[in-house]
Amino acid sequence: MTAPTTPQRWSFLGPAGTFTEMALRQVAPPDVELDSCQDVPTALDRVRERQSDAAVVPIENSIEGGVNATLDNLVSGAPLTIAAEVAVPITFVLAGREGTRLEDVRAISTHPHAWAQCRGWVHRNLPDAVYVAGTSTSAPAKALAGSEDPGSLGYEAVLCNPLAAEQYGLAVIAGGVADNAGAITRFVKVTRPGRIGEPTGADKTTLQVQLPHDRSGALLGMLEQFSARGVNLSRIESRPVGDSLGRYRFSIDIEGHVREERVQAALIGLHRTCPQVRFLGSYPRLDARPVVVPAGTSDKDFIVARAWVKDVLDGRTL
Ligand SMILES: O=C(O)C(=O)C[C@]1(C(=O)O)C=C[C@@H](O)C=C1
Repeated sequence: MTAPTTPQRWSFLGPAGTFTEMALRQVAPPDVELDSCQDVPTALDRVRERQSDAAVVPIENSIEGGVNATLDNLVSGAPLTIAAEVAVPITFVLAGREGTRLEDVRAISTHPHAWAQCRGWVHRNLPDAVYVAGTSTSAPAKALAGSEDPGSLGYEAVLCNPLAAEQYGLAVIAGGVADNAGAITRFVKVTRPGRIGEPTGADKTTLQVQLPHDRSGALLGMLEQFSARGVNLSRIESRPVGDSLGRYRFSIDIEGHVREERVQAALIGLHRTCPQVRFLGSYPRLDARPVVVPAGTSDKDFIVARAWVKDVLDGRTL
């Protein structure tokens, strides 16, 4: 008889009904225990503090770009590792309490990223409506639905996902709200670091690299560490280090796995030349597209070349 296992506990940006919860459901075990958090840093700290086994957090939006709350948090504090990625198509509804008409809406609440994705729609359809920031898309929906005094909230409608509107019993005032059809947000599952798994041949590695400052060509030098080893970048974004103007770190996704020789060679080069390098995980690519390894950069090429150097050292090859 096998001993019963305790369900895993995963943290996420809540409350119930966020896009983050939709992402979590795609990768979590069915019996997962949900730990709803008010913001991304709290969800990540819950993992660091061993209060939960994993967190699912947004990392990149096809309209807004990188999610700074996640990128900045992953570079500070105790290290965490990305174990998987998930994408969720983003569609919004404008929802309110039963009977609310479009012309009644003077203020709208939602998460800042959701607002950024619907700004044009609001400008065209409700040009006088003002924005009230929410901690997520579902938090203001929950508050609006549950309030005994909705007039005191300061908004009459929310932008949330259709499931959240249904879940909280809000009425849809307008559906299909979006400035760009086909918006997608990419989320990552984050855990405490452990032994790195084996490559699948279709992997991605995430890094944060701080450049040496006051050195001309530092960015080019950093990029050469990758190009010289045939490592392709699929995302690169700069973030201010935060201690003074003009100092940046780069958040980078590369195609490949840290167990590959060419990726290790690039990481060694970065470590030698950059003041800070943080490895944030090697994990299977969402699209499962095999990584193209350019000629001369396969593991076998590195092993053969290293054996040749050894021969040189041992006096077998001149
Ligand atoms: O508020 C939510 O529902 C979230 O899951 C957060 C979030 C984000 O941070 O980008 C996720 C997807 C959408 O792009 C809007 C908001």
